[in-house]
This record gives sequence, C-alpha cells and structure tokens, in this order.
Amino acid sequence: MRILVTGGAGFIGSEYVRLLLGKPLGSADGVPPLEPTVVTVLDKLTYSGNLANLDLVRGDPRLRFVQGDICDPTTVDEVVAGHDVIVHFAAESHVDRSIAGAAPFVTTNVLGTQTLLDAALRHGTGRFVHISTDEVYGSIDDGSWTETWPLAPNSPYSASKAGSDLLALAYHRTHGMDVLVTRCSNNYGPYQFPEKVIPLFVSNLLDGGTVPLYGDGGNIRDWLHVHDHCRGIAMVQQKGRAGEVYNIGGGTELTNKKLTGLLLEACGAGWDRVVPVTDRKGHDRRYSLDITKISEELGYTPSITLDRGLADTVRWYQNNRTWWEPLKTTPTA
Ligand SMILES: NC(=O)c1ccc[n+]([C@@H]2O[C@H](COP(=O)([O-])OP(=O)(O)OC[C@H]3O[C@@H](n4cnc5c(N)ncnc54)[C@H](O)[C@@H]3O)[C@@H](O)[C@H]2O)c1
Repeated sequence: MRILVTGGAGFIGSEYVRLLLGKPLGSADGVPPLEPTVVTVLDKLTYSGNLANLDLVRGDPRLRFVQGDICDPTTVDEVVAGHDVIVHFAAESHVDRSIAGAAPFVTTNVLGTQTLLDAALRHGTGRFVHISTDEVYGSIDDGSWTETWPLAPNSPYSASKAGSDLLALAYHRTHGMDVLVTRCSNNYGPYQFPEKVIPLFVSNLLDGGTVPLYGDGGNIRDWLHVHDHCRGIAMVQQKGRAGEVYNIGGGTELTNKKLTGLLLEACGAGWDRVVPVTDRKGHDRRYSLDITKISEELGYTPSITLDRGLADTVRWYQNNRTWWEPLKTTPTA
C-alpha cells in the first residue's frame, strides 16, 4: 500500500510516519497491521515543519520526501498519482497566529485541502483521511460533543478547519469518494513546536524564564498524547467507514491553571514564574469530546495517562535542547 502523508514533517504528521514505518513513540497496541510499501511525505517545511522530526525513520527505504505546497496544483497532481491512501495533516495550526492574520489559514487549510481532494478525485485515490479538530464544534459548557454536533467554530483557525472538514465530507457525498474525517482534542508530546502551550511552558521553564497564563486560567482542554492520536488515526485509516467522522480524545479534561501547576511541578518551578496575561480574543471556554463511536466501532482507547505523558514529554524536552533551542528564535511572521 502506497500512503501519502501531507504535513508529515510537522508534530503529529511525523508521529504518523513513525507509526507507519514501525518506529512510533509508544506501543502500537490495537493498531491493525499497516505494512506500507511506500510512505511519501509532502510538506512545504513552513516554520513548524522540520526534517529533524523524521530522524528516527531517516534511511528507511520506504520513505520518500517531497518539499512542496499543497496549494500548488501541479506539485499536488504529480505527488498524488499512484497513492492508495492520503492522510492529510498539512495545515496552518496555531490559533494565535490566525488571530494575528487569517490569510495563510484560509489559503492552506481551505484551498490546499480542495487542491488535494481534486487531485485525489482525478487519480481515483482509494481513501482520503482528513485530520480535523474538535475546535470546529466551538465551545461547550456541559456535556460532550458527539460527531453529529453542529459545527460552530470561533477562531479564524477553527473556521478554516471547519471549511476543509465540510469540504472533505462534501467530496464523499457529491463524488462518492472514500473520505473519512477525524476530529481530535489538544495534542501534546515530543517534537511539538514550542509555541503551543505545553512545549512553550516547558521550554520557558527549562530556560529559567516565565510562562504566560491567559485570563483566569479556567479554560478547559482535553489532552491527547500525540501517539494515542496517531493510533486512533491508524484505526480509522484501516477500519473506518467511508463518509464517517470519528472523534479522537484523550479523556483528560483539566483547566489551563491545573495544567500549569502540573508543568511547574514537573520542571521544579513555583507559581512566581507564572505571568497572567490578557485573555486570547474569542477564547473557547471548554472543549469536550465524546469518543464512544471510535471506541465501540474501532476499539480505540487512549493508552497514555496524562501523568505519564507529561513526565515523558518534559524529559524529552530536557534531553533534546538541540531540537527546540533554535526554534525559540524562529521569526514568527
Ligand atoms: N496540535 C494539535 O493539538 C491539533 C489538534 C487538533 C487538530 N490538529 C490538526 O492536526 C494537523 C497537524 O497539526 P500539527 O500540530 O502537527 O501542526 P504542525 O504545525 O506541527 O505541522 C503542520 C505541518 O504542515 C506543513 N504545512 C503547512 N502548510 C503547508 C502547505 N501549504 N503545504 C504543505 N505543507 C504544509 C508544515 O510545514 C508542517 O510540517 C493539522 O491539520 C491540525 O489542524 C492539531
């Protein structure tokens, strides 16, 4: 089976490539045999893409890397040809950047996805797995979202993801394409660019600096280890039903303030290192996913507890300064 992974040099996409090639960050328990003959990574290498993320699988004869933009129809057409499956991670992925400027989010997330879908349609690609987010549902005060919940995104990032998510499902309904959508909660783990809250806080703390906590710190997120996320995606790729949406969560809801406390403790720092900052504009209060569907249909359960996952992640950032230190000075534009 020939698998194309877009955004495979990013945080989550690179773990998916490691899983496909037999070198994941955790055990592949419950994951059906993947056995790819070719894994092609198509990645533009934006500020968040990094070839070093693929170091563990570098040299695997099945791995092919193409540097290119998913918005470029010529490149996409050439790369998509001959693949049986596309797993589509490539995106602009940081909410704060989308508040500062939405244009690259609309271009890559919406137009880029449409460009890929059109190429997959032309080439008769067997299966298209679109990686979406729980942020497309908006914010929820009580209870949890099932996959049939209406979409009500609040940030330019989540609106662009909702656009691509609905577009992918429309290609199934309109053209009968074998498209599946996954919507996951907040990921964390090794190789995450140090602008998202966990790697930002850990790297700042390891550097002896302070960490910015938004608003009252009461926003609630469900944390999912990147390896568990990729196990869930593999189950969807192998056993999911065409045209279906699958939520993938970690079952670990907690406030940002509580998370901050855990990270301070893991890094041996105190609350004097926390600087309260003005809340993010339009900050969603709470995310909560119902994962009954993927659990009952495909046998998914998260395998990494938050305690263990955070401890492993902090240790990874302690031991891999050469990976993240240069990224802290990457221009943010
Ligand atoms: N990180 C999370 O917590 C989270 C949560 C829910 C959903 N997601 C989704 O998962 C996917 C992966 O997220 P991530 O955290 O790994 O992001 P990331 O920013 O670490 O990686 C994105 C990758 O896409 C590549 N890319 C960006 N624009 C491109 C373009 N135009 N053409 C080709 N490649 C391009 C980048 O170079 C990078 O390698 C995204 O679709 C994101 O929306 C992420």
